Amino acid sequence: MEVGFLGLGIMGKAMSMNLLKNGFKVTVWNRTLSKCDELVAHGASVGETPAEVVKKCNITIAILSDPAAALSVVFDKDGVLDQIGSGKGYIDMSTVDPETSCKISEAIALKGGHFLEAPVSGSKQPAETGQLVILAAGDKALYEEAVPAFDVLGKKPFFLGPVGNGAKMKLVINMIMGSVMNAFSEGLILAERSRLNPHSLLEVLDLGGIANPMFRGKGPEMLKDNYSPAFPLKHQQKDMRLALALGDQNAVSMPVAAAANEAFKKARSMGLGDLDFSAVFETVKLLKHSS
Ligand SMILES: NC(=O)C1=CN([C@@H]2O[C@H](COP(=O)(O)OP(=O)(O)OC[C@H]3O[C@@H](n4cnc5c(N)ncnc54)[C@H](OP(=O)(O)O)[C@@H]3O)[C@@H](O)[C@H]2O)C=CC1
Ligand SMILES: O=CC(=O)O
Repeated sequence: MEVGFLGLGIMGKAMSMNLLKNGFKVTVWNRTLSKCDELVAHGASVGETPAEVVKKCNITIAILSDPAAALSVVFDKDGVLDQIGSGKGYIDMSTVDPETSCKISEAIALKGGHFLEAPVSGSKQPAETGQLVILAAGDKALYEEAVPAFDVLGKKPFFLGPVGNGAKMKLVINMIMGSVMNAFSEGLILAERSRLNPHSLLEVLDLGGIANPMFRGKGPEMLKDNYSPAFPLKHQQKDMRLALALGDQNAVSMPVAAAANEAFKKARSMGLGDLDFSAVFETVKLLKHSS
């Protein structure tokens, strides 16, 4: 199977590499073209523009930073819309809001093409090991066609119905994740200030009812001030912002998520946006020092 792949950031690089390793023919494009080199060394071809990739491949996948990037790659000159049409599918796996997804879907449908949104739950390591959870919605026939690729990229694909539902599901999940990360950070500081060993806290948490891979994986690194990015904080803050907008549209009060969003914004203002989202821990430490 031949696929196009747009966006070779943390996620796109790992995902396109996985497709190559599993026998797919892959044509890649990235805004910063030099990031294609490593994929080429593993057998990928390169398209000079998104349009060139779509022209070559019947299915093109994208995973880009945010709504502005997702829209730009589709609507700008030499973008996806230039070449999409009958018999061609476009799958956007970026985390965006439902409105962005619907805008892209409508434009592609007007050209006779097929669209699926398919944001993913899971971070750098699940992307590398093909263990993502895929939250697809939109064109069911394109979903069925893409299942062999989804089976390589993830541990379970979900088909959630009309376009927008994948984006909404992803935003709900990441709203919970961002809120939990803030509570976790406060817990680590509370343990420390109460003269408990935070490593003991991690051990106890891991044996109880709220044990989870995020505490297990990130906790020890946070205690070493290691925020090497798996999921960049700027993207987590974008997800909180988009989830709060979804809450706004549906009149859902989310004071916990709103407070978590403020902490991520604070972290961005401290220049931590490109670090892992666990670096929000630094904002909690700051409060500790100022008291
Ligand atoms: N990292 C993670 O753990 C997860 C991330 N996600 C989501 O996946 C998406 C990608 O995340 P991730 O790979 O971590 O992000 P990165 O920041 O590592 O990569 C972002 C990608 O988007 C491209 N890009 C940014 N702006 C534009 C633009 N205006 N036009 C064209 N391309 C652009 C970048 O190109 P360039 O190289 O030129 O900058 C790069 O390829 C995000 O929506 C994120 O929320 C979802 C699940 C997990
Ligand atoms: O969006 C991030 C993730 O870990 O999932």
